Amino acid sequence: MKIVLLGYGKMGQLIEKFAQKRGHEVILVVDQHNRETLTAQDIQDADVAIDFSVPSGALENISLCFEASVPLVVGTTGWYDHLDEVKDICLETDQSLLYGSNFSIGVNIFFHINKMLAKAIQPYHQYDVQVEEIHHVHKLDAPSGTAITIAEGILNNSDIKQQWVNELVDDGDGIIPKPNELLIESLRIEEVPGTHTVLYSSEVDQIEFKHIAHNREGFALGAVIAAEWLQGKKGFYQVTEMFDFNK
Ligand SMILES: NC(=O)C1=CN([C@@H]2O[C@H](COP(=O)(O)OP(=O)(O)OC[C@H]3O[C@@H](n4cnc5c(N)ncnc54)[C@H](OP(=O)(O)O)[C@@H]3O)[C@@H](O)[C@H]2O)C=CC1
Ligand SMILES: O=C(O)C1=N[C@H](C(=O)O)C[C@H](O)C1
Repeated sequence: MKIVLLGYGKMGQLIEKFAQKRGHEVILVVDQHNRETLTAQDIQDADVAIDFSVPSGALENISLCFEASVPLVVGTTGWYDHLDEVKDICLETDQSLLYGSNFSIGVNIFFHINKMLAKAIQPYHQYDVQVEEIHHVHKLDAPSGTAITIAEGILNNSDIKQQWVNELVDDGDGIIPKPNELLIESLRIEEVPGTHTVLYSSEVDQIEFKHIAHNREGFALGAVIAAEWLQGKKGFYQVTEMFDFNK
């Protein structure tokens, strides 16, 4: 595949390494310095674009790829308030987009088990639940996209929780969630690549379900595999659609 990398920071550079290892060619890398002058024509020869940029840039990058009719994998988080409108445009204009809050296999297994766990605990109202995410201090968005996906998995399988609320712990906003609110606590600590925990607690015990990323390699390899998976497909996909854990 000929690949355009939209975003060439921690993730973009690692994705380039995995793409080359798998025999692909990175034909253009884009960061803040060349983004302003980038046109649809500059990217139209690509088989796929992979966006790991910044929350504030994701929508314009998506529009550019749609304009150039280049299939797009979006790993950037922090733009999910616009998911529905992007999906509509993608389908109306016959484009290809796959997005995911987390491309690692481990986290996608975690997403699957998280839903099963929520379903199993649903009848036992003595358990309260909260989500905790820890990331590096450079992260621009909170809560993490992964924590939002985890929260949605719980909300869709809970009689009690109806929406998530977020507390950035260092801000000390001291949110006390209402019974129908699912708290996502966000911590920012040095260079942590990404840790997510779901905690169920009752008066008599606690269940903790945790994923710890040791580095970013799982995310980067997953993004390249997602780009390969998207080849020849039209439509709007989530990374979870690449996996079938029920087989
Ligand atoms: N889905 C997943 O599995 C994962 C998702 N992510 C997400 O990916 C994103 C990037 O993470 P990370 O690589 O760590 O971040 P970095 O800050 O290391 O890199 C961001 C890159 O984007 C560039 N950039 C800034 N604005 C634009 C723009 N408008 N268009 C294109 N590029 C731009 C920056 O350029 P410059 O250096 O010039 O400022 C930089 O090269 C985040 O949203 C993060 O949450 C991260 C890991 C896994
Ligand atoms: O910004 C990051 O670093 C990460 N972002 C993604 C997210 O918001 O969930 C995925 C991973 O946790 C690392």
